[in-house]
Amino acid sequence: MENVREELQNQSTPLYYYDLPLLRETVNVAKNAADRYGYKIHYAIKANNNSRILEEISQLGVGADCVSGAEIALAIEKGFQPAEVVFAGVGKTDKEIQLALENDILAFNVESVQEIGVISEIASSLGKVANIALRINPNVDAKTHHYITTGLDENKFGIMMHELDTCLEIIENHASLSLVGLHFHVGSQITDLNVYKRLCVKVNEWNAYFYDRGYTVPILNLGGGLGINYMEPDEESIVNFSNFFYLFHQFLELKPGQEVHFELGRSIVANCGSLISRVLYIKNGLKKNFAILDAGMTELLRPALYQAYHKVELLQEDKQIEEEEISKVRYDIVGPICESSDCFGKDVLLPELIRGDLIAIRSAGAYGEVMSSRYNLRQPLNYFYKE
Ligand SMILES: Cc1ncc(COP(=O)(O)O)c(C=O)c1O
Ligand SMILES: N[C@@H](CCCC[NH3+])C(=O)O
Repeated sequence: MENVREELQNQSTPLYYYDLPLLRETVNVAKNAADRYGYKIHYAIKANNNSRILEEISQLGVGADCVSGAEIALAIEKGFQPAEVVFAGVGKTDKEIQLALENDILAFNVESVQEIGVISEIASSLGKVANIALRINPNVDAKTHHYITTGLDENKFGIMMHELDTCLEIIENHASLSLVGLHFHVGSQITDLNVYKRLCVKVNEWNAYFYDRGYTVPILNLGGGLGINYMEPDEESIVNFSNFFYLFHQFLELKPGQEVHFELGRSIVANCGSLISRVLYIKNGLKKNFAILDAGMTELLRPALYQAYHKVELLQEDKQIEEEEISKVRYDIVGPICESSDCFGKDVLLPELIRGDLIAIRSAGAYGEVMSSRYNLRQPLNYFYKE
């Protein structure tokens, strides 16, 4: 966030700031690391569907992972190739399935036995063959926040193991279905790579299960979930994609001709975005000092919803001021929304703030803008793109 204070000074806040050079660099680093092993990345659009972001990413040689018909339509409009689009989600509607088939997407990541039947019916009515990947729930603990864990038996996602034989039976009996992949995703903001090691063990077992039954499934999709360093976004602005992909290279046992796909969201877009806000008021309470911002949980929901940490920084006027010369104060950083959970951080140590100061809430590029709302009839967001 160096040198941006000047540029942001006259902008209306709250605004989403996107560093497009950092985004491009992140995608290129990720893609080069994946290319080393011939792996393919699909960007998980749910993390950020801002048009500028999609236009940039779609030009850099990655596909798109979508979870709604609207995401599929937007991905294609913004330059992703339909043949590089995958479609996941436990509640795909008939209309969405039809749209996906009409666009000849790469694969449906199917999440229930019933869904397979519906896709088959719609595909045959359109005279199409639907490519499907079975999303298997591997029962691997992602060791992340329980709201963003997806791969446990108690989660709604994926097909349960005891239903796999039924799935295979349906696929064999329907010419409108083609089994192209196995899909796994265990959760998000995963920082312990051992979780992925355990996932590989399960994937190898399932891959062997299908192989032994005569199915050479061309695609293994390992999902996404790679976590970022929210504590120090400048020290690690791009996550270590090399280590991530190397782990799969070490532990995945591929069958001949199999491709490996990933669906990365957060690790691609989180650090290129910051929510920029102004201090409206400083309120010195009996026990607390409050810095009241013009941004709230309506612009960035993660702290209120998951107690998520985002680094809060003052965009300072004079970078030259020696650290020790600045008097620091602890503030609860809160927004204007009528909810007590509307808080970005408690007891955050910052240089003494005054009305009008610009604050950056960092690493807000993933699951920030997309989860914003109009609660309290908030006004549309503002944007600033570093080109
Ligand atoms: C099926 C699926 N794929 C990919 C992702 C992207 O995850 P992340 O943004 O953590 O990389 C998610 C979100 O958790 C998901 O549910
Ligand atoms: N929205 C979550 C991540 C969910 C990932 C999608 N399954 C977050 O902000 O961390």
